[in-house]
Amino acid sequence: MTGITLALSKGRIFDETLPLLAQAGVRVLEDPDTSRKLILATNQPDVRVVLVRATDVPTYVQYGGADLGVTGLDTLLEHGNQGLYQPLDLAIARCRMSVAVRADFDYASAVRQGSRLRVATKYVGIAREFFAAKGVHVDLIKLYGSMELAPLTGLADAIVDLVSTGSTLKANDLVEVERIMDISSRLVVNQAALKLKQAPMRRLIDAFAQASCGKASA
Ligand SMILES: Nc1ncnc2c1ncn2[C@@H]1O[C@H](COP(=O)(O)OP(=O)(O)OP(=O)(O)O)[C@@H](O)[C@H]1O
Ligand SMILES: O=P(O)(O)OC[C@H]1O[C@H](OP(=O)(O)OP(=O)(O)O)[C@H](O)[C@@H]1O
Repeated sequence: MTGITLALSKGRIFDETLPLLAQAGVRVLEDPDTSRKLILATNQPDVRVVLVRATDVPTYVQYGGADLGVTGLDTLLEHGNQGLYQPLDLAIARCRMSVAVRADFDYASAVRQGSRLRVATKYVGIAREFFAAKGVHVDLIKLYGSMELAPLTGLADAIVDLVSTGSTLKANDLVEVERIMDISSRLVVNQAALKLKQAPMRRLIDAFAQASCGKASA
């Protein structure tokens, strides 16, 4: 494959990357919401977009299924950095990783008393590291979605999940009790592709840098 393959996930990452691509002069020629195609051509004959699950973006880039990709810092930290070069914070899909509990659960006193907490999350790596650094003992329960349901059904005392507007927590009578870290999406690059296709890769990375600069402080 001589051209450049960019891995994106459908939804907010695709939607928020499009304007950055447009500023780089790259226009995706198909709409993933109406087409079932997984490989999308662009107006640049040597650039194509592949659509993968958000959690699969780092894997595609690591093993060379794509030369570069856009992925949330949450997903990247859970995946690990192996084989990936992370040159840019694109400052899109911004949110935070937080701990939340039922409004009637006294998290502060549970932590103070050294209670063992049951924590449900999709982000077990981030959660493990966070609670270990705090010296809080936790039993982690891995979930793949709808984390907010766990404290409401008695599955867990707390969740570690992404929060943006806070409306999902509010709608489910949960409260944010700790902010673990700020999250945004990153451009990740396959190291071998960067060496083998240096000029076109550099051009695209520089264009992303230009397009996203200013957003980071916005
Ligand atoms: N509410 C939100 N506001 C802003 N950014 C968010 C929000 N939720 C998630 N993100 C960011 O967008 C990325 C992609 O989220 P998206 O919901 O599209 O995929 P996902 O459902 O987490 O992934 P998968 O389908 O693989 O389970 C996340 O990894 C995170 O960095
Ligand atoms: O604080 P809020 O603005 O409510 O966003 C937080 C929600 O967004 C994410 O979910 P997901 O991507 O599945 O749902 P979404 O498409 O509704 O954001 C996350 O897992 C929360 O459930």
